[in-house]
Amino acid sequence: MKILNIQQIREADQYTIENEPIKSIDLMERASYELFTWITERFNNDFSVYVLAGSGNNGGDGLVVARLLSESDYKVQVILPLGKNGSDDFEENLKRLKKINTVLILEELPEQISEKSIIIDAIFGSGLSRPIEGRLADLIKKVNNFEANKIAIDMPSGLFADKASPSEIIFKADYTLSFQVPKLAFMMAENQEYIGEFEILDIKLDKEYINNCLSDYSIYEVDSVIKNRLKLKSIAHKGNRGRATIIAGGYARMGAAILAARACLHSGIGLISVQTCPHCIDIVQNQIPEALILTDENEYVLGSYLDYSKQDVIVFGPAIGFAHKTLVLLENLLKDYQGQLILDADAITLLAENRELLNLLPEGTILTPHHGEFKRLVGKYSNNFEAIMQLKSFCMHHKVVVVLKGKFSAVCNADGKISFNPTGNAGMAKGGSGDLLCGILAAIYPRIKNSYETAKLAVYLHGLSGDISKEEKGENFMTPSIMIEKLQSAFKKIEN
Ligand SMILES: NC(=O)C1=CN([C@@H]2O[C@H](COP(=O)(O)OP(=O)(O)OC[C@H]3O[C@@H](n4cnc5c(N)ncnc54)[C@H](OP(=O)(O)O)[C@@H]3O)[C@@H](O)[C@H]2O)[C@@H](O)CC1
Ligand SMILES: [K+]
Repeated sequence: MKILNIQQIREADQYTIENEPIKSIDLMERASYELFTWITERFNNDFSVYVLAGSGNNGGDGLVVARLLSESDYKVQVILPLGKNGSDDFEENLKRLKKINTVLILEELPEQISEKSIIIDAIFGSGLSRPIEGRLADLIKKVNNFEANKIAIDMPSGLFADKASPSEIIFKADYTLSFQVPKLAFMMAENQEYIGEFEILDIKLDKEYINNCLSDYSIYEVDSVIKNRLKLKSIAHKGNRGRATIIAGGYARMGAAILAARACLHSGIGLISVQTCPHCIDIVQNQIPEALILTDENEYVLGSYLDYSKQDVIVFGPAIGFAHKTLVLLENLLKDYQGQLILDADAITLLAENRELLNLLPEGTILTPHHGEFKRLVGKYSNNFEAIMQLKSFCMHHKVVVVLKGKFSAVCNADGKISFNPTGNAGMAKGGSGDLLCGILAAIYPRIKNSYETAKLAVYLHGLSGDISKEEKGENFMTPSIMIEKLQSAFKKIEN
């Protein structure tokens, strides 16, 4: 699903008005009817409704919702903190609201409201142009302390759609009901406490116009082309399911390698190999009898460059450490290995500390840093909008694919396009979870054969296995090993 900026959304709005054609006030009615439907499907009319309406078109939406809810016998009260003069459609809807007589227009929000209330934030939407101050700021702070159900129309007031929000005076919504397309701000970790859950309501802006809008940002959806590439011909040979090697861990640190190898195996790889120091061979063989062992010459750390000529893909990095021999192995892989490389964890720190290696990165290499590791590569940033800019320039400069892990993990291609991942949950933030992602990436690359498409799909499946685990075990009790077991269901879910 495409993410558009405010300028583009306004243009799509205008295009629809002129070409459908539809009057802007009727488009506001249509948008608000979607809001009304969403609300009435979830909250019955035992709930009292408070609508905070600004004086622009976001306020206009709020007034329409107030009227529609009142006509469905909800007790509705409206507060107009910016007064009664505003945009044409706002003023027209205020007239319509006054005619129905059942909605109370209050001067102030009461000091106390029952928990069985809904507060609808229609103060500012996409027209916010500066931080909220003064009496309005006091109102937002007061509302944020109420224990009611809070719904923001289009955007939580105070939040900017396309850039970092400089102030913390922002409506804290439980639900944000946004129109037609998601906004970039919804993808940023620091904004989640204000957005709550977001839903995109189809208000029937011109589909073709939106399809033709150019955007570097989107939310991932699995398409039929990828589903087909994932399918294997029925007479599959283990070779055409792909060969992957895991180079991870070391003496007393083989857990990461085992988790990655298992995830790879459970994601359909044909042949999995694990590079191990001689002391660890038994552990790997006991834990994954399916794995071939590639024996490293070194006793405690990995460092031997072995014969990888038949390997389609190599994962390098989880818990591998920072020994000089390991660094040399990484350098040799960057120089000589001809297949697909996936670099994670310590590999990324090694790159950050030996920056000349960055110039050796083969085109299309997949890197999977979390924010701490990514900052080592690109320097500090203070919010996720800045992170996204750094991500784009890093990928474009080095011609690589980076998965920046977090809530809505961002997968960036070498051309600067960014796809945000919608699956996953906080229960996945546990040691070992990232190792699984490496394994899934390695398993599906031989079938997808494109770094960016592989990364998007693998991150999606990783999150999906997390969501299935959460559903069955709960956020606290799900583990990476449980997620591995659920990979099969995750694959099934996308195949259907
Ligand atoms: N696009 C679509 O498809 C559709 C859009 N629709 C709806 O329209 C909404 C956008 O409406 P909008 O453009 O009128 O802007 P909105 O957010 O109501 O407020 C603008 C007003 O606020 C003012 N203002 C700004 N910041 C301020 C501050 N800090 N403190 C004080 N004042 C401040 C600003 O003043 P100015 O910056 O001009 O000085 C201006 O007067 C959109 O979110 C959606 O809900 C739907 O109805 C149908 C389809
Ligand atoms: K709003």
